[in-house]
Amino acid sequence: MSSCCTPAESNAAVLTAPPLSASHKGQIRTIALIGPPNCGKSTLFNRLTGLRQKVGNYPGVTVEHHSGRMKAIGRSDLTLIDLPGIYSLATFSEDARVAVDVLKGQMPGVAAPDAVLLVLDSTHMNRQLMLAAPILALGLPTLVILNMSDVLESRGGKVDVLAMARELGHPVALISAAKGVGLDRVADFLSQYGNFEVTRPGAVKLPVIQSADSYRKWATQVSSRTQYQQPNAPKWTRRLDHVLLHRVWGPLIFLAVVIAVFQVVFGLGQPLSDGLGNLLTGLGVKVAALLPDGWMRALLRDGLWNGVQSVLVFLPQILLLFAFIGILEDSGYLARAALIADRVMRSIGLNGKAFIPLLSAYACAVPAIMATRTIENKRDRFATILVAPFMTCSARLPVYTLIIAAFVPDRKLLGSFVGLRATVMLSLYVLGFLAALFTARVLKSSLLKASSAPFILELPQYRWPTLQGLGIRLYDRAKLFLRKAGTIILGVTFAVWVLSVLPVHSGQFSELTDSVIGHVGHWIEPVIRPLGFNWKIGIGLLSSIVAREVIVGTLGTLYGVDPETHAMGLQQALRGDMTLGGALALVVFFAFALQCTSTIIMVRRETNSWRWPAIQFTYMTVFAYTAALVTNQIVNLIAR
Ligand SMILES: Nc1nc2c(ncn2[C@@H]2O[C@H](COP(=O)(O)OP(=O)(O)OP(=O)(O)O)[C@@H](O)[C@H]2O)c(=O)[nH]1
Ligand SMILES: [Mg+2]
Repeated sequence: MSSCCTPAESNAAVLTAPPLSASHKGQIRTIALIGPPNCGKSTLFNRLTGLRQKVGNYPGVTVEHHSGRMKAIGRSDLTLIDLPGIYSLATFSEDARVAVDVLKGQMPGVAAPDAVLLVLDSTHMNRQLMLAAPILALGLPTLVILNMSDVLESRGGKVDVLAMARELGHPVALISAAKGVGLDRVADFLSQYGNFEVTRPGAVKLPVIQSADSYRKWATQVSSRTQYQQPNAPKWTRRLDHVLLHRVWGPLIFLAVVIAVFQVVFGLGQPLSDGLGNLLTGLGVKVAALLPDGWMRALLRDGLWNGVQSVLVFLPQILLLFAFIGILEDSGYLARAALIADRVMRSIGLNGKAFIPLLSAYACAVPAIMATRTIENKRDRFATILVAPFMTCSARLPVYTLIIAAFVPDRKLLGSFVGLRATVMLSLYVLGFLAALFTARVLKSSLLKASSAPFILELPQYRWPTLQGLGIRLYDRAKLFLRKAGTIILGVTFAVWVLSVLPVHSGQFSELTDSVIGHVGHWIEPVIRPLGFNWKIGIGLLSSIVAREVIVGTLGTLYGVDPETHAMGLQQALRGDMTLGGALALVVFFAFALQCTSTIIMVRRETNSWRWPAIQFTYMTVFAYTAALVTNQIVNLIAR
């Protein structure tokens, strides 16, 4: 190793790297996976542990620490911790703070790591190496992993791994986490340091001045001394960005993508959902015929099956929506969408970074609220947390679909390209988004006033989403949905059925209107009558505070128990029991109300106080009530 110093190396000094000696053998129990955002840490974590942490092609996918045993490589004795990406140890965002705290052993409840797997994207070594200096200076046994070897090689890039190991004084492995190439090097590192190219402790030049500038110079020197050749920039990433980020075409294409998603989710999803509904109803009838007539049959068919099945039929639409979100996230388009949205976000006092959690809130507000950890400014972060539940999450989909299919005619608009139903659905999504923008604007000019931060986001390269990756996402999502149907929805449905037949008078169940639930429903009816809701909808609203889609299960049970609507499908029963004004008011209510216990708990956790969730719940409920009231009155006036 050459000694210091040429003028260009003036801010580098000779430090002694931690000895890669046998003294570390047998001591390693906990290993931290650290690296810049989007370099493939979670992909590698999944490979080594056999678990399925979320992976996506944009910076900031992982915002929390996750541990797993390295079972997949036969090392169940070792714990691997996947961490959020960081650019340096000087952190400003909440997710980066988690990574640095775990790394330094300062995270309560997490063992301090004994070793580090430092993952760097080998296609951008100059920039990525800047993180190596502060990490290696920590003095922990470290394996430097140059990931994405498949891309490096296919695009004509190269790096001298041996020279890199000598330069860094630590073992280096060139791997492809996605393809599973080179993982044996990781296993070797864990079993024996001595197997690597660097077998003796060396004097390693690391910058002593801890500044971005000195790290940049150092990284450039290391790159050039290791004959690093940057791979050719992917031509089609540039060409695509030329169009997709165009000032005029960019937003128009984004809009077209969104409309196409709705058309497919509704146009293709509805027949699939109807088919599944017929199948489930048929199954219910067959099973019920096998049961003796009596309370057991009433409970299973009218109560549980009607309730759970009403929710289950929406599985196809939810999976289609998640397939689109998956393509958006895996292709790299999500980060572009954030850039396109930056102008709009700026006008409300936030920036494009807040758009990423807001987009992910289309799936579910809970992970979206966690994803706000990437926003450095605390006031911007809180504003984003408070408006995220306005974005239309997938739990609203069953409610919207049910009401739209029951009340909106299946007509074509704009030739045969867009349907009226898909347009109504899209309008509801837009309504939620506008409410989020409006509320953020109010918050940012009052309670959470702060000067706007600059928007910096590394644009990832475009990648083809893989079928396997999408398949895993959909499988996990379907499992979650079915589990929810089998637990929360089944539980609430059961409670609703029991309360709808009690009390028992001389061995006979009560009529629905005389039951406990009937009494509660009639008691709350005056409050919701102006919105066009009857007492059954009122009970649905109460039960859906647990989770939004529960209302569909509750209504399935209530209309199933009622002898008058017992034989009808839920859509038909609702058509006979609500006006158009009431139906539209119901979807508008759901667009704005915070009907989700998990979200409330998550807001409490992320803001560390009950004050914010209390303000949020009250504000959203009042907003929803007023908007539903206005909708019902206006539609009734027009329809008169
Ligand atoms: N071609 C290729 N793609 C990879 C490789 N490893 C990861 N990727 C892709 O890179 C993207 C980012 O992967 P993640 O594992 O989510 O990256 P991360 O470092 O955990 O990202 P953050 O959690 O956001 O910091 C995903 O689209 C992966 O499929 C690889 O070896 N080759
Ligand atoms: Mg990750």
